[in-house]
Amino acid sequence: MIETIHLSKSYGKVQALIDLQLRIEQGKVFGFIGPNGAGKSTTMMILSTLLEPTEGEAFVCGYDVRKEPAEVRQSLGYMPDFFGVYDNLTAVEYLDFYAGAFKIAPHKRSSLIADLLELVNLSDKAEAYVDSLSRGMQQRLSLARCLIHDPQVLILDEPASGLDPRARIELREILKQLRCMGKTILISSHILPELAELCDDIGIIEKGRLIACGGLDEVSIRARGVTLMMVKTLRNHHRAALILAENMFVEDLEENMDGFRFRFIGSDHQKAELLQKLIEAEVAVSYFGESSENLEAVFLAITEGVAGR
Ligand SMILES: Nc1ncnc2c1ncn2[C@@H]1O[C@H](COP(=O)(O)OP(=O)(O)OP(=O)(O)O)[C@@H](O)[C@H]1O
Repeated sequence: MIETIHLSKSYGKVQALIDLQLRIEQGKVFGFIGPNGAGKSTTMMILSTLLEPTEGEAFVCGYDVRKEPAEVRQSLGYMPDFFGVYDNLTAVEYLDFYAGAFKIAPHKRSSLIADLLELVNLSDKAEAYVDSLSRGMQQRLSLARCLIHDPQVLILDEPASGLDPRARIELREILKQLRCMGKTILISSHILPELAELCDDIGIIEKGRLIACGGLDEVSIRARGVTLMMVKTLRNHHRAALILAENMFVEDLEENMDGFRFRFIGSDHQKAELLQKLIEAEVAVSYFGESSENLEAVFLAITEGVAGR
């Protein structure tokens, strides 16, 4: 669905993207993670036909971004990391403008726009002026705009940046719905944990190079020893502390009020055995799983490696 082959981009002497090989299958959500200036926006703009690559090829839905830009644009919705302000348009007028740009017949537009506003939870803001909307609402409107021509692929450049936690959760719920609708989604973020539950695969990019790519588990294994775990206990906390301290796969054990945080270096099988031991010792385990900081830890472990090279 999305493929790049030896894709590179230089801005003068700055090599923004170096030999990027990426393949995202239909219906997958791919998280593109990297610090500022890593090359995420450059990749997304090339895929959206807004920027010419210096070398290499890129395809969206089988269409070549260089040779078939019109087909590529028809196949994808691109959400940039900024929202252009339109002072004098209401949400409906804004979407109608883009519907016109995609040559959607006027008689089909009002029901389409109503459906899209419902999808992004903005039905009650249909007649509100775009510049009066909060940032979270503008982001959701921008997402509706991307969907106006019902593209198969969505390219979302840091859609959650600048959003408060509630707005982020709302956005994530909408993205989950889009995933259920079978859209292929490339989404970038530097707010790392937020991508964990949403993505099938992640790619970590730094200084223009893709330095790790695959399922979250696979990438975690590559960054060995960085599975951060959390265990919460309601009863027999002290017994749990002893079992964890004795386990050879537990490292950097930290204890807090209601539980523990540690690095686990064993396999899933060994993880299951640890849980079993806790339960057999009658520890009341209320949570046993990866810490939400896990993706962050993976990212740091991998990028540290690159910085050291
Ligand atoms: N128009 C431009 N002219 C010159 N250099 C540029 C231009 N656009 C981007 N760059 C440089 O290319 C590199 C990659 O930038 P890019 O915007 O793709 O990164 P990014 O991962 O999207 O970063 P951010 O998270 O800050 O948006 C950076 O070094 C950046 O300074």
